[in-house]
Amino acid sequence: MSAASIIIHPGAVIVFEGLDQTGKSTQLKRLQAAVPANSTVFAHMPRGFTPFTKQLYTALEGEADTERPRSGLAQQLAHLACHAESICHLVEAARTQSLILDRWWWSTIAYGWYGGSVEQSGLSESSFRDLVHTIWHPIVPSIVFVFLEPHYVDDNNTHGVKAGYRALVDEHPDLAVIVPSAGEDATYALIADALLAHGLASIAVGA
Ligand SMILES: Cc1cn([C@H]2C[C@H](O)[C@@H](COP(=O)(O)O)O2)c(=O)[nH]c1=O
Repeated sequence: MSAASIIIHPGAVIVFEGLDQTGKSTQLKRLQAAVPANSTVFAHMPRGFTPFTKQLYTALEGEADTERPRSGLAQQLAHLACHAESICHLVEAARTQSLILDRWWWSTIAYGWYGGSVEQSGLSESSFRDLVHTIWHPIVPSIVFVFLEPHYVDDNNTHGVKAGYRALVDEHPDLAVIVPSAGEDATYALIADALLAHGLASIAVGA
């Protein structure tokens, strides 16, 4: 398929989720290059859209340990603050264009709950999930691509987080497409084929 060859249908909400260092960003860049400019909103959810959400991301990704929050609950609440701040923008994008999310609430549950740090704070799973659901319920995805095979070692990829993603996939078998370990081109072909097969995208005329 040549560059600028896919049209994502208006209203489609496509999510990329999974462990760190699994090739999500590479595939998102390829997809971005394949869709017409300004037809689809691409959102990296840890970063959001505004100076406030971008500052939150910078704070969470601080170079030194001392710059980052020590509390796992604080860390996830900061992520959720970014999500809450972004949700109107996401709803508008899904309503008027199409939307591709680089992470959404599965990251919060997988890293925060299944990673164990939120549970340590004493908050119950149901209260945490209620909060997450309250923020995210206006966004209904069409498909969630789940990347679970890291190419490099990353300390964030604990056993609990991976198990969490598997639990989320089991909870939502209708939405989740697990991306198998494969080369960059084969992975891109799998994603493009899944979008076409689910009726979420078409090949651009003349591509
Ligand atoms: C969106 C989100 C990301 N994360 C984690 C996943 C990654 O390890 C890290 C940064 O994400 P990134 O690799 O997409 O920049 O933040 C959470 O812990 N909770 C969340 O809600």
